[in-house]
Amino acid sequence: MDRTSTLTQATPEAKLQSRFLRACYGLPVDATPIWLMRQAGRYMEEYRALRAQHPILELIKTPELAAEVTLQPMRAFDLDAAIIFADILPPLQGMGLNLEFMKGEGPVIHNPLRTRADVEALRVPEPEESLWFTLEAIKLVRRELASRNIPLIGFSGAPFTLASYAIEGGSSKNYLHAKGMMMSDPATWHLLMEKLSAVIGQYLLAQARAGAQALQFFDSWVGALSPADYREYILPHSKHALDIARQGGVPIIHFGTNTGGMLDLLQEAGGDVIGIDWHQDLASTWQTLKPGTAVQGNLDPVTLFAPWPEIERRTREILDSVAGKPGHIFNLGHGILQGTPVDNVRRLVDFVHTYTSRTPQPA
Ligand SMILES: Cc1c2[nH]c(c1CCC(=O)O)Cc1[nH]c(c(CCC(=O)O)c1C)Cc1[nH]c(c(CCC(=O)O)c1C)Cc1[nH]c(c(C)c1CCC(=O)O)C2
Repeated sequence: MDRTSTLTQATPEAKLQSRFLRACYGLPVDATPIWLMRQAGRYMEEYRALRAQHPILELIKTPELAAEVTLQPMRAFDLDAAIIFADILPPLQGMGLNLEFMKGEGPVIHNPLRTRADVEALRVPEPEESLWFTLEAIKLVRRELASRNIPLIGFSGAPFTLASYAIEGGSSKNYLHAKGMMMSDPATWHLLMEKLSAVIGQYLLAQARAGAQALQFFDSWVGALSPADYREYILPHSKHALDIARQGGVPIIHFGTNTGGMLDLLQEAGGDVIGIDWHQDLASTWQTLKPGTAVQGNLDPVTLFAPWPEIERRTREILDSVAGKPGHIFNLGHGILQGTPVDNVRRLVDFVHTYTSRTPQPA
């Protein structure tokens, strides 16, 4: 039996009415679904207005505010999925790291992990204790979206991407400290990855249990590694987290950037949908994936700053390249950028729907 039919049988038909969930399972759709990574954020005036009153961690940790921010892009655009407003870094706080979002600098961790003792001291708390606010926000958003039949995506950072922040203490170009620990003290590295994968797996599972209808696993920076290093130092841990998350019974999107040389390994770790960035051609990359895998992507986010005819041309090129093949979720290749013209976002969302509903689907 092929994988799609197994999933279809395991999932009550009622849950599969939305375009987005149908596409996750590789089922035919009436039009290509679209959502945008970081669709709630500073490019929206509504978001900036709330952010002017609350620091980002306060928005994330107040369920009513997180729910409100999640819904802002859903009111403004005809998107096919919502993603819960949170960040990948709060799970590190519960483990004992001191996280702050600094103006102009991005995230900073004031006590980065550098030694075996640092890693040993990390806690592995239950998500209900350390991340209760996001689980509550998921319940609130589900209530709001129920009547519109729009699914809600939960998410987590993946072990490598979270380890990179925890060890570097913030964003990084070359990951000298993170790769340094991996190469020079593999036992400590693996201990850290075991703790992270347990926290991440339980968090994803808790989000599904709270009502998230799909989960995205953000391994944003894992493309910094060689395939051999991915296999040895990352794959077992990402797989462990995803195996726990899978018990939630919802589709999982596995996303990374610059992962063209190791998508087979990301797939081995897990995921029903593979996120593809713009460094690769979507259609030919899709052909290299296991049969039955859905794909998400892959417009370069900078495209949205171009004049509309150019946005349309590039969007059409992606859609034409995979036209008629069930299992494509349109998205950007990475998060939407600050300063993106809102009107272009609206036109993009509407164009993907109208253009693909005109494209004849094979029977
Ligand atoms: C690496 C990463 C982070 N966070 C995230 C990632 C992985 C995704 C990716 O690869 O883009 C994921 C994330 N962060 C945020 C979401 C919300 C949900 C959504 O709408 O997609 C999601 C899915 C909110 C946010 N998280 C952050 C913002 C902007 C901060 C603000 O409002 O001041 C938002 C809307 C802050 C953040 N959070 C992070 C950084 C590096 C920064 C600072 C950079 C910046 O300032 O743009 C870490």
